[in-house]
Amino acid sequence: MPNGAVAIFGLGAMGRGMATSLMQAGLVTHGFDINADAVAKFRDSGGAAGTIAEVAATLDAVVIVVVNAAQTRAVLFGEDGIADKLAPGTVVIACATVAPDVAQDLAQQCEERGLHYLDAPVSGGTLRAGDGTLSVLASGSAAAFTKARPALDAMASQVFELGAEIGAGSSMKAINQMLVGIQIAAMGEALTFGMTQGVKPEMFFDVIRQCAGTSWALESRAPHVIAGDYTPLSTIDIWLKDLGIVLDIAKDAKFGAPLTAAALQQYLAASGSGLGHEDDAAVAKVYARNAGLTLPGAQA
Ligand SMILES: NC(=O)C1=CN([C@@H]2O[C@H](COP(=O)(O)OP(=O)(O)OC[C@H]3O[C@@H](n4cnc5c(N)ncnc54)[C@H](O)[C@@H]3O)[C@@H](O)[C@H]2O)C=CC1
Ligand SMILES: O=C(O)C(=O)[C@@H](O)CO
Repeated sequence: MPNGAVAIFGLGAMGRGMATSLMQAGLVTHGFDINADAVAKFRDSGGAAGTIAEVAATLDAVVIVVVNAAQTRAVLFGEDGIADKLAPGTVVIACATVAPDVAQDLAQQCEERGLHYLDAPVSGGTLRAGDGTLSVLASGSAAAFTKARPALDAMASQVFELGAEIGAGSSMKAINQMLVGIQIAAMGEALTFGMTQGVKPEMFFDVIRQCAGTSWALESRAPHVIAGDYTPLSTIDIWLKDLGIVLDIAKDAKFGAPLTAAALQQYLAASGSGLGHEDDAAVAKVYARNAGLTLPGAQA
């Protein structure tokens, strides 16, 4: 697909960067979002125009990076859904984090229409989305991988091929989310614990990032707390979804996951107190509130 056409659905925190990567690789990239501002920004940055009806039959690949299963279903099979408009043989690259059984159901419905389906959740955050260096945790048929390859190579520096079984990609993503979800909450817990010991957040970050206690989550999110800037790169509410998926499939496996359950409670408390649309670093606010601490940028 040297000059193949791709459509990306979802131009939010991840999708806008992924769209940029597709364009920078020279792929004709159409972008769609229910948020008109997001579409306008995409078009201003060089994204191709055209309605879904006009472009659908020209596409080699469709990348879907909306929030959840319901939104992915709406893009594919909802009113004005794209699945019935695509040419047979088009590949659907499904990147939203969903449960493995949801991926299997979506794949089956696509395959009934002659479409290829790649179960392809992503990892790496918004920065790596924007520079085309995501990790993609993918499973699907060889034909799906072949058709998706130009788009995958544009968006990712690592494409993990996890086999032909749909759901394997989503299972691996759930494992990653277990770790990242716990570690972001742990960052909030440790940073605020440090404050009770007289350690300012900046000092916490300078020291701990160079010690064994560091993590990608700490290095990515502690700066947001220090700056008092909770502009969402990934929201608190994403964790209600993702750790919910983890705990659902753990329950099916009769696997106890107490750390995941504890982390989810902290995100639930954050969301319940109105922070659901803030950056997930705002989980630190739950700890601060409970301990009577004032985080940077907050009113004492
Ligand atoms: N933000 C992050 O750092 C990461 C997010 N993810 C996953 O990627 C997915 C997307 O996450 P974000 O970009 O953070 O979410 P987001 O909420 O920033 O963006 C989602 C976009 O989808 C759009 N949308 C919803 N329904 C639509 C429809 N029917 N048609 C077209 N557009 C529609 C929304 O308007 C929004 O712009 C989620 O599944 C998330 O769990 C994965 C890795 C990292
Ligand atoms: O990139 C990932 O993987 C992540 O889980 C984070 O960016 C938070 O959503």
